[in-house]
Amino acid sequence: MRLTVIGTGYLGATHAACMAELGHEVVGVDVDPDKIAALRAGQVPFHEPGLPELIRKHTATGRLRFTTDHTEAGAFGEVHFVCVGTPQRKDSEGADLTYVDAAFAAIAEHAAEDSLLVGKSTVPVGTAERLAGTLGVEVAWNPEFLREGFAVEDTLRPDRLVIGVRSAHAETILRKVYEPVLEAGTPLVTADFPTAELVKTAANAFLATKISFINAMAELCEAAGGDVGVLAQAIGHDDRIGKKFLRAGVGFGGGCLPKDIRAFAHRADELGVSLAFLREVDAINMRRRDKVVELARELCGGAVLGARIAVLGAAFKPDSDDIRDSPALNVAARLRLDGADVTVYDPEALDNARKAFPLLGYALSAEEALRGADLVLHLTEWPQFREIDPERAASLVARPLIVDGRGALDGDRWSAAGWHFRALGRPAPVEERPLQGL
Ligand SMILES: NC(=O)c1ccc[n+]([C@@H]2O[C@H](COP(=O)([O-])OP(=O)(O)OC[C@H]3O[C@@H](n4cnc5c(N)ncnc54)[C@H](O)[C@@H]3O)[C@@H](O)[C@H]2O)c1
Ligand SMILES: O=c1ccn([C@@H]2O[C@H](COP(=O)(O)OP(=O)(O)O[C@H]3O[C@H](CO)[C@@H](O)[C@H](O)[C@H]3O)[C@@H](O)[C@H]2O)c(=O)[nH]1
Repeated sequence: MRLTVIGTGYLGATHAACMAELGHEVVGVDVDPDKIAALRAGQVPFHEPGLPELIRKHTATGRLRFTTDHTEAGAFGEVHFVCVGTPQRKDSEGADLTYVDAAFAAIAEHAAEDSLLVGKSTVPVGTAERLAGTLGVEVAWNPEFLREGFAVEDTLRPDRLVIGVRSAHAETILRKVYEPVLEAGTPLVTADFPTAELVKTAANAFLATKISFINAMAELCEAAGGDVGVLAQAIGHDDRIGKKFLRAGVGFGGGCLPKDIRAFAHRADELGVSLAFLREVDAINMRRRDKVVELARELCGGAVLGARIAVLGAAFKPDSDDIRDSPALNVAARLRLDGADVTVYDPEALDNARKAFPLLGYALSAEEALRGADLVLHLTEWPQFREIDPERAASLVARPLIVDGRGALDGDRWSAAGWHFRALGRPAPVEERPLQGL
């Protein structure tokens, strides 16, 4: 089939490449000429394992092309997937639908009468119905559940496909688009517009709630002297609870969970329904960042002014160079504002971090970041940080103080190497090492 993908960011570039992999002819469209030039040259402007290979493969076969021209795309596609951003509005918690409205309008203007416009962006419930009533072309909604870092895998082999459709015709078209995925056994949920839109925001709200639940337990463990890692493991043995998404730490960030729960609570208010608990989920999440800042102050003897702090991690999660609402950079920037001399290292996200936070210091390796540090904060759990040898690390720093903000390091190993090791939601060491000179 001939498909277009409007918006070639994280979601759209992945969707376009994966649709070509399924055998379709695909045109990716973006308003950003630099992004399109990079994609045409087979370069992906963000880190996503497996995606550059797929884009090069299908730009070479000619099955995948990129353009900035909506007119060309409108004329080409039988099905148009809209994948533009829905960031948080500047003036409220709600989603900014400017890009979605503009993209739908631009493609509808040039699309064939019998084409299908499919929204994939995450939107407030009611958006599909509103667009369907104004565009004069058939609309469907097909929310996306991919995780950054696993985007290709999640698109080609998703847990489920969800489609919001108004006609058997639209369902038939989408079944044809996803035929190889469906033949591989992926469940398809067919729903009306509001349900399809709500499935997406409900899924992200649930995931965020799970993380904040375990982080609230971490707060209790800190107050009562428990260990949230053991607690999470123990409750996770119950299949009804499950082990996943119970990693306590500095909390969730990224371009999705934080803005999506805010937009969801905001939309619920508009509909006269309270999702106030999501505001608490948000508040718990933000308190974890505060906690790391407080711990840093405490470990630096009351104030971080002049302290040299090494921050391991800048991306909002490992295997990503995405720094949108990154807990690591939020903490780093706050400590810098408090007068600390902060040096950040991340294996993939340094370029993005530098652009967004030019006043922070950056190192090209973990070793360089650690050299001379008074305090180390581990805030994004890249696998290579687990490989750091605590003894070697101790020989580099000025003082062996570390906070594990992701519960991912082996505390016993670090303590045995002479470090004062603190982790969120875990008891402080029984025998506190004297913090000389602080
Ligand atoms: N990133 C994810 O992992 C993910 C997963 C599932 C759903 N989503 C949702 O998908 C949507 C897109 O997210 P993203 O992370 O890919 O955002 P992004 O900012 O990386 O990409 C959006 C792209 O749309 C382009 N754009 C804006 N207006 C346009 C227009 N009129 N025509 C063509 N292109 C236009 C922008 O230039 C940008 O390249 C959001 O609603 C998000 O919530 C994202
Ligand atoms: O137990 C956990 C799991 C995750 N996180 C954090 O939560 C955030 C989000 O992680 P993850 O969900 O893996 O990343 P995203 O790529 O943002 O994916 C989420 O957001 C996407 C966009 O809507 C959805 O498509 C995905 O299904 C949903 O998982 C990151 O900061 C993680 O560090 C934790 O703190 N503890």
